[in-house]
Amino acid sequence: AGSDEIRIALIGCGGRGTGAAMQAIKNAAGAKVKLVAMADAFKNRLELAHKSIQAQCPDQVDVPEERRFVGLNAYQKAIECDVDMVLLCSPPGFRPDQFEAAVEAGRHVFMEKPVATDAPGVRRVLATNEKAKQKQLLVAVGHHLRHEIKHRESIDRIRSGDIGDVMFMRAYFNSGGVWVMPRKQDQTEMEHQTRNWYYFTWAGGDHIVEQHVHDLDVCNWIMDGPPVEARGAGGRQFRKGPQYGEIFDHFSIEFTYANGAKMFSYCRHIPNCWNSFSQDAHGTKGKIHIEGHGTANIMVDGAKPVAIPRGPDGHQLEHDDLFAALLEGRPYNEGDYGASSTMTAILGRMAAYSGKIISYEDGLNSQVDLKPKAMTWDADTPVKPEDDGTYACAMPGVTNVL
Ligand SMILES: NC(=O)C1=CN([C@@H]2O[C@H](COP(=O)(O)OP(=O)(O)OC[C@H]3O[C@@H](n4cnc5c(N)ncnc54)[C@H](OP(=O)(O)O)[C@@H]3O)[C@@H](O)[C@H]2O)C=CC1
Ligand SMILES: O=C1CO[C@H](CO)[C@@H](O)[C@@H]1O
Repeated sequence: AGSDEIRIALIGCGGRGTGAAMQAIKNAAGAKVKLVAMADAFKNRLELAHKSIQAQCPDQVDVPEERRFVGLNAYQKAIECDVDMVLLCSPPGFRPDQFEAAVEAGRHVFMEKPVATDAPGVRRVLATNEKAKQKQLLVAVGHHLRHEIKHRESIDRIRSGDIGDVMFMRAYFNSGGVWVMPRKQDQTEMEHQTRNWYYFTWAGGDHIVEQHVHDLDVCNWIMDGPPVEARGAGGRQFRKGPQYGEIFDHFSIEFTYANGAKMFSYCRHIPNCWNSFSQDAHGTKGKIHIEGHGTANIMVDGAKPVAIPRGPDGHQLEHDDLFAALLEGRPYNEGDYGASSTMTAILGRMAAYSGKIISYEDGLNSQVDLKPKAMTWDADTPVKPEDDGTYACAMPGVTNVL
């Protein structure tokens, strides 16, 4: 390989992994990126991703059979290849193991959000992130909104005092829901839960963690850190049947920050309802409304409203920024805020599942470890189906989250 070539491995070859590999290859920083290794739990997912990336960028893909790894522990083999950087795009429950292995091996990391699904996982990510800093490894986390122009300008204006002191924020991720992978015959329980990962808390975190974390991260960015406490409610009204695993379909959480400011968070996965992916900040002198993937509107009291268009997609910008730092030899670490925003989402889930008021500190110190005891296809799973194939969900007032 030429000395200026950056060799990457893709771990987790689903929809997001395929996109992330393309965005890394097409980075605008001018880094010459080559995809040289791939790993996925399932061969069909890996082959599909390989075909798609190869078709779009044939000269920047060199993944022969011997560097295509399949299985739950395939990630280790991809990390061991001669690569500079790994893209960790598997379901979030696998992230702490994969991040630890990547940093141990001295690889730069791009990892998707959320970075874990439980508090022990967040603590492992925080500890590993410290090691990454000591080793001068770059760590990027897929909070693409942090890289979008309208978000950066909005937060700059809030910091400059344009809307005064922030009193409260509103965060929404309400949609009709996402894909489902109903059970197929001959699957072990572990294979089913890994394929249908969105619906199992150990694997996906529940939708407040997997999806709404984007909005919670923006509010933490505005407040320059995570909240100190959460209380709220949630449940499953629409999700009935074995294919929906154990997760909720709606959450409504009130977060409190150290200065007393509030964040009112709502996320829902129910079709035919009012939908929104947006964040709002209300200050003593005005307010800002940011459409997740649209325009930001700044309304300062007594002044003409200002609209800031979205600009380029943050999924590309986050790779442009990462590779620019790598080429310039600059430190680059998004791991701490990535971990605290994941923990914020887990805290909201804890408050709804338990029905209790939970402090950030207690949540972060929770000993409830959701991870399966072994990563094999015949492993015992953390949750098991009832006789009719459905899964029990959390029960406020009963479920222990600490
Ligand atoms: N920043 C953003 O905007 C977005 C972020 N994401 C994040 O990206 C991640 C992946 O989501 P998405 O691509 O949509 O999901 P997909 O299900 O499409 O892909 C996940 C991939 O990881 C594979 N996988 C499962 N277990 C392992 C393992 N142990 N080792 C290696 N691979 C494994 C999955 O296999 P299989 O599916 O066959 O089980 C699948 O190929 C999630 O964390 C999600 O939150 C996703 C979309 C957008
Ligand atoms: O923003 C997003 C859109 O929904 C996806 C779920 O399928 C999320 O993974 C993603 O982060």
